[in-house]
Amino acid sequence: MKRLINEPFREIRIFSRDEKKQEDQRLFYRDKRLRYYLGDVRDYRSIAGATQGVDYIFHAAALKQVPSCEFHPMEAVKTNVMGTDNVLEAARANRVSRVVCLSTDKAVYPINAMGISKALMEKVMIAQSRLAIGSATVICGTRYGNVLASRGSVIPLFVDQIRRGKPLTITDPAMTRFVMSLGEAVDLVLHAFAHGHNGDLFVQKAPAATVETLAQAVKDVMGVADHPLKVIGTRHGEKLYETLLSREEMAVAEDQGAYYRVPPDNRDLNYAAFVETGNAEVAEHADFNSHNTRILDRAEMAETLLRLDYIKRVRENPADTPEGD
Ligand SMILES: O=c1ccn([C@@H]2O[C@H](COP(=O)(O)OP(=O)(O)O[C@H]3O[C@H](CO)[C@@H](O)[C@H](O)[C@H]3O)[C@@H](O)[C@H]2O)c(=O)[nH]1
Repeated sequence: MKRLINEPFREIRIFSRDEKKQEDQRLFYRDKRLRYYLGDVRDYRSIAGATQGVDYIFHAAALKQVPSCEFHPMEAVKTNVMGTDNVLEAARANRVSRVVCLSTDKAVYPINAMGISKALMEKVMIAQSRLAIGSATVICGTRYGNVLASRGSVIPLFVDQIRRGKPLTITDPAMTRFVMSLGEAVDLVLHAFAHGHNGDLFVQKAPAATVETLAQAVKDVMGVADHPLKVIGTRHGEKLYETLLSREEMAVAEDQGAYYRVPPDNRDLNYAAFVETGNAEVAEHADFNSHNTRILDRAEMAETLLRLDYIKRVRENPADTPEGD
């Protein structure tokens, strides 16, 4: 949000169903360019109204918690899949010029309802982008890894455990996750915004770390190197590692330096082309996952943490345990 405010937009509309969060933001930013729209992506009319006269959409509305989606998969379908279809229908109807949809590494080879619903969201995005070809609208997407110190994530939890004198709970010491800062996540979205064509998907070539390295690095930056760790085992719906691009996507990905761009498969609806023509190149590629990317060691992870605003705040104020960004 802070970064978007720094962009030269004439007006910024914030569309969400969370009245309280909107009020908090309004009081915090006090920026006249911000307009708050109460609505729900599940309701086409509300999103169609809010996107009238809009130039760009950053579509981040989602149910993103693994356990809640696991218990209520149809809620994930309604928000993540049907909600996205509504946003993109409205965008095309209102001739919005660019839309960036936010997805997650959990959508690749998904095993939980959240990831499965996001995978289907990506398919909706590609199908809608195909309809947008030749129109006023460009629809593209990004996939994120874990955003460090985001609200509800493991870093604020570790900080809280240290502050309470409790052991740090580690699921599986060897589990890896891609790591990116909030700033890098925004950069990725702005890169997609500036360079995306219809159906493109962008990912950052993010490094990764094991959960054990992450816990040790949090202890280091908090100055409690001897704090105990406790292994609790893998949680429901969790994978040992995450994948940002599948083997099939790597075979067609364009290397853009810090990013990969995956163009859409724009074969037409000619059935034969899907079943009779293969791609021999696929076999030559590996997927891009959090086990085979660059793995940060403890010192590198600590350096990365020290650059985060969240960690700076925590270190400056030992009495405070902020929620996360
Ligand atoms: O007490 C705990 C809690 C978590 N972990 C581990 O820490 C890592 C990160 O966990 P967490 O911060 O809860 O994130 P994820 O479960 O990986 O999911 C986050 O990252 C996704 C991107 O991969 C987003 O889509 C999700 O919304 C977001 O919750 C995982 O390996 C967990 O196993 C622990 O070791 N101990």
